[in-house]
Amino acid sequence: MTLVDIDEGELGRALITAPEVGRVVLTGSTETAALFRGWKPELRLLAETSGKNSIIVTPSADLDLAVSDIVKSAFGNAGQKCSAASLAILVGSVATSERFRRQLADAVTSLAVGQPTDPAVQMGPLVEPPGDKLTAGLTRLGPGESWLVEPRRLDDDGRLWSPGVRDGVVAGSAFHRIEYFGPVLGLMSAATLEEAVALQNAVEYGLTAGIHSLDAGEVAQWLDTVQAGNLYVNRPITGAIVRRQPFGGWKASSVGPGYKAGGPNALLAHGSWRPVPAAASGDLRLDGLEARVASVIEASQPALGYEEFDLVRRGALSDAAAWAAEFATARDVSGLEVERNVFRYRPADVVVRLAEGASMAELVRVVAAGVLARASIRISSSVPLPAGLLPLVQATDLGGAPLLSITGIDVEPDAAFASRVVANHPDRIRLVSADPEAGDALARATGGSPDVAIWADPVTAAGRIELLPFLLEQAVSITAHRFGAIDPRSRRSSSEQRGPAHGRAPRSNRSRFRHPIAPARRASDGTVSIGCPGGARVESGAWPGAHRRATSTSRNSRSAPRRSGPSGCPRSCTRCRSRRSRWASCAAPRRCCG
Ligand SMILES: NC(=O)c1ccc[n+]([C@@H]2O[C@H](COP(=O)([O-])OP(=O)(O)OC[C@H]3O[C@@H](n4cnc5c(N)ncnc54)[C@H](O)[C@@H]3O)[C@@H](O)[C@H]2O)c1
Ligand SMILES: N[C@@H](CCC=O)C(=O)O
Repeated sequence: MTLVDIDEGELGRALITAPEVGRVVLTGSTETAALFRGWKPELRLLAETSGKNSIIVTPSADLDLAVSDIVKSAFGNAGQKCSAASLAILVGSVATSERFRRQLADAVTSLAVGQPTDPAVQMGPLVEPPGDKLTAGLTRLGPGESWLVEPRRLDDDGRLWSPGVRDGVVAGSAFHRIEYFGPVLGLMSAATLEEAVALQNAVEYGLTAGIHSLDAGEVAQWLDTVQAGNLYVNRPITGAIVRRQPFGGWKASSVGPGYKAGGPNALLAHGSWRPVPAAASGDLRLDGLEARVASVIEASQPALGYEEFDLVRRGALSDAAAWAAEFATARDVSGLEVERNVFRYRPADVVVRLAEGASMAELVRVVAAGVLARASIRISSSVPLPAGLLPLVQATDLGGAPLLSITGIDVEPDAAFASRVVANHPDRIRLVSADPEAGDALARATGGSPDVAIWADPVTAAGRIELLPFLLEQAVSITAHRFGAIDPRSRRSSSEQRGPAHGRAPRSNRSRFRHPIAPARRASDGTVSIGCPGGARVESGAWPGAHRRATSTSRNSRSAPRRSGPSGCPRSCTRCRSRRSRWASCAAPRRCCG
C-alpha cells in the first residue's frame, strides 16, 4: 500500500481514470461518485456516499433519552459525519410537545462550541468554511419553517458555528431531501408511525436511520419497513464499529455492489470470479432444494442439455448450502448483553439479463439464486425462455401469494435492453453474457450512472458469490438495557437464529413455499424478532428499482404482467400523476417524472 497525497484537480483525475487502476474506493459525496463515473463510465467504483438521515420519535419513547441521542447524532463532529442525524421526525403527541421542544432547545444551546484545544468544548469547527449549500442550510429557512435554535457564526473565517434547529420542515422541501453536512437539524411532524417511516424513506439516500420507541410492536413495524443500511433503535445513529455494526448504505448512499465496510462480504468486492470446469455429477435429483427453486429448474429442463442441467443443479445446491451457512440467518457476532447488533440480508430488486449469444443454462442458474433469495426479479432475455417457466411466473402458492418473485419477462435484443436501462436506471443488473466487455459497454451506455450497479462477471456455480447481487445488507443495532438493567423487550428471540440449519429447512413439500424466517415481528412475550429475507414482495409494473415508468417492449405478453404503470404507493406523483413503485414517498409525494 502506498499513500499518495495529490491535488484533486488534473492529477486526481489522471489517477482515478488511469488504465492501471482496477478499482477505486471512495468515501465521499454522491456528487463526487458521479463526477468520477462521468470521467470514466465503466470505472469499478466502490463508494460509500452521502446520507439524509433521520430519527423517528414516537409517543412511547423515553423522551429524555431521545433528546440526548438526537443531539449526539446531529451535532457530534459538528454534524460533519455521513451518519449524522439531519432530521428528527416527531410522531403524534411528540410533534406538539412543548416539553420535547424546550428540552431539545436547552440541550442544543447548552453545547459548548469552540476550538478542540479547549477540553471543555463539545462541538468544534467545520473542516472548512461552508460552501453555498451549507451556508443555505445554516441561514435560510424554507416555506413554513422557523428557527427553534438559530445557528450563529462565531468566528471570522466562518468555520465556527453554533448548532441550529429548524422547526416545521415540510415533506418534499429542500431540507427534507438535501444533505447539508453541518451542524443543523430539522424537525418534521407525522400523524402516525407509518407516515413517519414514509417521510424517512422518501429521501433518495438510505444510509443510517433511527427510532426511539419503547413499544416492541412499533420497533418491529419499523424494522420491517425502513429503507436504510444501518438501523439504530433507542441509541445514537452515529459511531458504527467495524464488525459490530458493518457500515454502508442503500439507495443513493452507496455506489457499486454495496457490500458493507467491516462486513462479511467487504473483501469480495475487491476480487473477481471465473468458473472452473467440474466433472458432471451423474445425479439428476433436486433433493434438498426449496420447492420454488426446484420448480424453476424442472420447468427449464427441456431447454437444457445434460451438462447444462448439471451446472444449474450444482449451482442451486451450492446456493442452498451458502444460504444455510451465511445468508438465511440474522447474526449477532458480537454477542453483547447490553446491545444487540444483528447483521442480516434483505431481498433486493434486480434485473437479470440474458445477452445475445449467452447461455440459457447460466440464466436459469442465476434466476434460481434470485428465487431462493426472494429477490424481486425482472428477466430480460434475448431469446424466448423455456415455455414451462411462463406459467410459473403467474402461479400462486396455497395462500394466493405469487409463487416466485419474478415480476415479469421481456424478450428483447441487446440494443433495446440497453435503451431501457438508460431510460429506467434499474438499481441492480445481473448480466449474463459471453462477452467479457459487455458489462463495461452497458455501464458506458448509462453514462456511468451511479444509480445502476452491474454484476457482469462470468456465472459460477458458487452460491456464496451468485446470491450476492440479490441481497441487500443491513446492520441493526438495538439498545438492550434501561439504565444498565437488561431490557426484556429487546431480548434476543429464538427466531432470529432460526434457519435451514436449525431443522426448518425449506425442503420441497415441507415448507410449501413459505420462507423459514419471518420478517420482524412482535411476539406474545413482547420481544422483537428480526427476520432475514422475508415474505414475497412482488410488484408488477415497472422494472424492479426503476425510478421511472418502464416502457413496454415485451413480446411475451402472455407471461409478462400488465405494465399499465407501477403500483405500490397509494399517492400519486404531483406532476405526472403516475404512482411510484418503490422508495415511495407516500406521505410526501415527490416528482417522479422530472
Ligand atoms: N457513506 C460513508 O461511509 C461516508 C463517510 C464519510 C463521508 N461521507 C460523505 O462524504 C461527503 C463529505 O465528505 P467530503 O467532503 O470528504 O466528500 P468529497 O466527496 O468532497 O470528497 C471525498 C474524497 O474525494 C476526493 N475528491 C473529491 N473531488 C475530487 C477530484 N476532483 N479529484 C480527485 N479526488 C477528489 C477528496 O479529496 C476526498 O478524498 C458527505 O456527502 C458525506 O455524507 C460518506
Ligand atoms: N463509522 C461512522 C461512519 C463512517 C463515515 O463517516 C459512523 O457510524 O458514524
